[in-house]
Amino acid sequence: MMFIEYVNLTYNNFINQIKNSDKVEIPGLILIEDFITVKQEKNILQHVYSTKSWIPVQDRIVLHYGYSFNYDLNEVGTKLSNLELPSYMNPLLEKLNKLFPSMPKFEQLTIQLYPVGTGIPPHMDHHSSFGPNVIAFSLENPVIMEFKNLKTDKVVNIDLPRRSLMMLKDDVRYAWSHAVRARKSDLLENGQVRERGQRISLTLRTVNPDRICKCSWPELCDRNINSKS
Ligand SMILES: O=C(O)CCC(=O)C(=O)O
Ligand SMILES: [Fe+2]
Repeated sequence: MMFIEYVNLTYNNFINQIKNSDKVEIPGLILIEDFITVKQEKNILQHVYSTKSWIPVQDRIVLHYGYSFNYDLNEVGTKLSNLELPSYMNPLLEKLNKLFPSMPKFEQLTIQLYPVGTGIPPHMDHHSSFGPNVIAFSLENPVIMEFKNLKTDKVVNIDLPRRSLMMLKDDVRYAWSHAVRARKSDLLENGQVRERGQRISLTLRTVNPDRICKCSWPELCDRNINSKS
């Protein structure tokens, strides 16, 4: 495995199964396969697909809960009147709380629907707006995410399986960009070409109350530079 912490989650024994790989390539990246059960995925997708309030962003469509998102500035937007995250998220939030009990409550959920052939340009999630842990779940179809170390320009592709959790913290949160390239297929590590399918992602973030980032990468941080992508 290419990433620092690879977690294979089973229901009986979550925490003990966290393994540290020797091949440290993307510090701070955690991937947990099968975090979401088949049944939970089905329920979430049913709710997501019955929602009518989608907003178009580039070639994808998005939904926001808790806070809106300012795509012009790449920052957190305004507090939404209903601050509660949708109740279909509860099983995932409860599981997260068991695995990472000291992690603060997530306040913002972005749901994105990526039609085949679409993606998201390289970016870092805004340092000053959002907290140190960003989580993204992949539903319906897998995708290759491209990570780039902004100091060395090293690029690493990671396959995000369907029903997995990805967490970005530390280096990968603050000093690497991530992107989903807009294309119709992905080249896998084993040389196989995998056709893309429509993908739903659920991104969870905390919001920095004072909108101030105190990360250890001042030269890459939007507190010093404009991060608009
Ligand atoms: O689609 C994803 O999994 C990630 C989306 C993302 O990077 C973002 O919303 O900032
Ligand atoms: Fe992101």
